[in-house]
Amino acid sequence: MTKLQVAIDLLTTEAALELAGKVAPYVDIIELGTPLIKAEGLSVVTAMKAAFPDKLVFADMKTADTGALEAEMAFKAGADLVTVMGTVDDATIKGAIEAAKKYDRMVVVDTIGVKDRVQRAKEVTAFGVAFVELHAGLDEQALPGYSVQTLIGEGREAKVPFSVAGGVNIDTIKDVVAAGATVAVAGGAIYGANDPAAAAKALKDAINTVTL
Ligand SMILES: O=C([C@H](O)CO)[C@H](O)[C@H](O)COP(=O)(O)O
Repeated sequence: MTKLQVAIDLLTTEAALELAGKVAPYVDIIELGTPLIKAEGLSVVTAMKAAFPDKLVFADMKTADTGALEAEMAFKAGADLVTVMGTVDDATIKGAIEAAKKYDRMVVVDTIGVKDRVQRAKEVTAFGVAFVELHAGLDEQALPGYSVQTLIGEGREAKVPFSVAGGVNIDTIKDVVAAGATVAVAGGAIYGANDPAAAAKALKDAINTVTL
């Protein structure tokens, strides 16, 4: 069953905890977005794990260097999963994976900026990442002609465990699930909704209706 991950791109711990409180019954993974971690530091990870110990907490570190060090910092703070950029040297990704083994946690590779996402997804999966995030960031989503369907098609092609992030919403989440995604990520579709709990529930219900 595809997991639902809420990406919290808010800027304070207080707002993040409040949103998580509303949507936790419907999500499997709570992601602390990169801007949130930069604004609040890793204390937001600790606060979220303390408040929701039964949820997987995803620290979107977007690490580009010192993979082992940054992953260890996030794991010590309480993260279950951390991200490392797919564009960086293999040694950075492998360093984060070594830290994950030490703490019995997981590494996700983020493919923002990767030219050939399918090829890179296969390469990093062989290193031992939990899954590959096929991701168009908020800036790429704003470009004319952007479609999340490109990422969904790449997931089908890559045949490795993957998530899709990049404007997933109620109109597209079933396609993400049907493609075989391990995780569907939804940020704006949840935190930008008038009723985030209802939006998260609708996304979870949509996941549950897809029969593979
Ligand atoms: O990771 C993200 C982005 O780089 C800013 O941190 C988003 O959380 C990710 O794109 C998912 O959010 P939506 O695209 O709003 O669903």
